[in-house]
Amino acid sequence: MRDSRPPGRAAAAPLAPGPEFDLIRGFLAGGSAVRPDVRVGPGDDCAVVAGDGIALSTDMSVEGVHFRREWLSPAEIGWRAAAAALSDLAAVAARPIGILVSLAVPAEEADALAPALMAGCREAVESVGGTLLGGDLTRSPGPVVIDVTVVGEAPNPVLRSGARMGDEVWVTGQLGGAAAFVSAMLAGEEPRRGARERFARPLPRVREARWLAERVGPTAMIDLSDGLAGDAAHIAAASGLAVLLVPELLPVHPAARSRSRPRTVRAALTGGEDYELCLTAPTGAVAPHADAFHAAFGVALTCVGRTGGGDGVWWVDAEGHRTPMELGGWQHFRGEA
Ligand SMILES: Nc1ncnc2c1ncn2[C@@H]1O[C@H](COP(=O)(O)OP(=O)(O)OP(=O)(O)O)[C@@H](O)[C@H]1O
Ligand SMILES: Cc1ncc(C[n+]2csc(CCOP(=O)(O)O)c2C)c(N)n1
Ligand SMILES: [Mg+2]
Repeated sequence: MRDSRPPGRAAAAPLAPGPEFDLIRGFLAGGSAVRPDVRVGPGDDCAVVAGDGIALSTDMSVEGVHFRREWLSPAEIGWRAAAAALSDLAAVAARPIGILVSLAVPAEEADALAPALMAGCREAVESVGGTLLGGDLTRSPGPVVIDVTVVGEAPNPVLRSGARMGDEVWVTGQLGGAAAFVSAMLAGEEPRRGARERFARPLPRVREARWLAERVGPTAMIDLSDGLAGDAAHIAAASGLAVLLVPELLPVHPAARSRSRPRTVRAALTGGEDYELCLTAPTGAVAPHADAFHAAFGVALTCVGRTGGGDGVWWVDAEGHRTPMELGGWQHFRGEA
């Protein structure tokens, strides 16, 4: 939905099913009604508050959960944490204003580690036209933790809830590269070409999202942090429809390809952390812009399916027959997809 409705009670946050989202639904149940100038409350990629629309979101990166220090340099850890947070601004087509960064680092390493982590955060926010606005620094008894709050302008936020029946579903870029890096590292193997870059230096699609919002007018959008299987389910839940994906159409990153197509598709859909965009738009609205989009950003736009009646995410074949997808995205309290 391009213009936003009054958000109403947070308890209505229409997230997809799952234990992580059940917990979040619990946090949001029964609170006070939000102020009228809170245009979008919890439940979407960003909250949008005040005046012409200030978009806010926060995203935490925890050592051992989101990264291992032996996998990345401190500057890469900072970049990644900020890029993941900035990706939520992209998801609502906001223009970044800046970030606030809360850091927790072991005391004995603070002098070396904190500046390098912050240099990576700064580089990421400056790469999309924002600046560092502030933050917090504390000692950690163990893991490095980086919590990044993003602030942007979104006069016309594109929400998860605006998809309409019969819309096409499109994704930017290629899926599965970041997860291919994680799988290789966890298995003690050499990551395949390009996988490390996709994990260590994700590019938040901030400019791409605003370009799409201006030229194409997506009806709904989300960034792919948990994997398309899980994130498309949020569009389905928020928009009150089903997302129907065509497995042959999925743009899989070369590092995520294997001999078995079902395995390839599974890796690309459930691995997460690609920070690409998934958007819906009326039939025929995106295709005429795909070449110009590629010329502007060097990033593919691929139609991967459409919306239909019902709920959840399904596979669909050329005849329109549906099969339950039976794949989910990353969920913190289930271990993995
Ligand atoms: N502790 C919390 N208190 C209030 N709202 C929360 C809390 N945690 C999450 N939410 C809200 O729940 C929704 C879903 O959160 P989630 O962290 O899954 O966001 P996301 O953008 O989908 O994901 P990701 O963390 O994978 O980048 C968001 O609207 C978020 O603001
Ligand atoms: C060491 C290590 N093990 C596993 C993963 C995979 N992983 C962790 S969190 C997440 C989803 C996005 O997180 P969030 O929903 O918190 O934004 C994924 C796919 C990783 N990055 N590092
Ligand atoms: Mg998001």
